[in-house]
Amino acid sequence: MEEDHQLCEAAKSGDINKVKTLIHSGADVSYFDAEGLTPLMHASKHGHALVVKTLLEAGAPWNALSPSNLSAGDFAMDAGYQEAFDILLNAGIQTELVLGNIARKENKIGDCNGDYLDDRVSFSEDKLMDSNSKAIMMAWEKPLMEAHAKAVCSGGGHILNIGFGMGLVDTAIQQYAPVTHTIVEAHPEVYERMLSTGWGEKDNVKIIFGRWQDILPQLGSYDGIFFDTYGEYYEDLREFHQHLPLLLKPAGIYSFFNGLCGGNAFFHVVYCNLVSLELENIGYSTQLIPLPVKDCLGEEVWEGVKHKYWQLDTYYLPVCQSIQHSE
Ligand SMILES: C[S@@+](CC[C@H](N)C(=O)[O-])C[C@H]1O[C@@H](n2cnc3c(N)ncnc32)[C@H](O)[C@@H]1O
Repeated sequence: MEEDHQLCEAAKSGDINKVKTLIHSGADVSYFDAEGLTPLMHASKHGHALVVKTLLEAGAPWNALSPSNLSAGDFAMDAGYQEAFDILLNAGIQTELVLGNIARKENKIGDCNGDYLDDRVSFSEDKLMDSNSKAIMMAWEKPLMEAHAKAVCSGGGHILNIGFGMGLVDTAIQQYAPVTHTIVEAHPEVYERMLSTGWGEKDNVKIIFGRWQDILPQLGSYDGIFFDTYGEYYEDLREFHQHLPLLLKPAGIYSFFNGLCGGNAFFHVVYCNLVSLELENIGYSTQLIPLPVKDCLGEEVWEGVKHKYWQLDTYYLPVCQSIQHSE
C-alpha cells in the first residue's frame, strides 16, 4: 500500500527512476489513490510521457476511470500534453485491436441484440424508447441524420439504410429522390410503424424486414449506404464493414452513426481512430467531418431517458470511400 502510494507520487513528479524501482519491487500499477486516480492518470495529468510509457508497458490499464469519469487520456488531452496523449492513444488502439481479434477468434460476435428485438418499444414525438427507458433514437439527432443522408446520397442512384428507428435519415434520403431506397429493419413494432405510416407505398422504397445479418443475401450493391442499428456492439459494426466490398459500388459512399463511446471524449478519439484504421485495412478511407452538437443538446433533452448515450460537444460524421477509387 505504501509503495502503491509512492508510485502515484513518483508518477506525479515524473521521477522515472523511482517509478521503475517501485514497479520492480511489486508496486501496483493499477492502484487508485485516495483521490481515485491511478499512477497513469497522475503522469498523464502532468505530461510525463516517459512515465506514461513505462506504466503502460508494466500493464497499467489505459482505460481506468477517475471518479469524474475521466481516463488518463482525457487528462493528457485536456492539458495539451501531445506526447503523453499520443502514447495513450496508441495503447488504446492496440489493446482494442487485440481484444477485437480475440473476440473474433472466440466467435463472440453475432446474435447480441436478440433481447432488444423481443422487447416492446414506445414511440413519442421526440424519441423512440426500449422497455428499459433507454433511447433507441432521439429527435435531437435530426440535423446529424440530414447530414448523413446528404453524404450517402451525394452520388444519387441506389441507397441502402440499415435501421429505420424514427425514420429521420430515411425522410432525409427521400428528399434526394434516389432511384431505389432500400431500408432494413429488424424490430417488429418499428416495422409495423413503417407500414402504418406509408413507407411501404413509396414507389422507390423497398423494405426488408429482418436483422441485417440474416438478410444479407437479399441485398444488392449500392451507391450510398448508411448504418445505424441499436442494441449491437462495435464488433457488429466491424462485422458489417467486412461486407462493404460486396455491398458498396466502387464509387459509392458509406457512412454510419458514429456514437462510438459517446460518453467519454478520449475513448471516442480512440474508437474514431480504430474504426478508421480497420476500414483502411479493408480498403476504405474515412473522413471525419466535425459537426457541433452542443446547442441542440440541453439537459432537458435527456429527461426520462435512462442512459445519456452522447455527452460530447462535437459529432464526427464519417464519410468513407474506396481508397482505390478515390486515388
Ligand atoms: C438508432 S435507430 C436508427 C435511427 C435512424 N437512423 C433514424 O434516422 O431514425 C436503430 C434501428 O435499428 C434497428 N435494428 C437494430 N438491430 C438491427 C439489426 N441487426 N438489423 C436491422 N435493424 C436493426 C432498430 O430496431 C432501430 O429501429
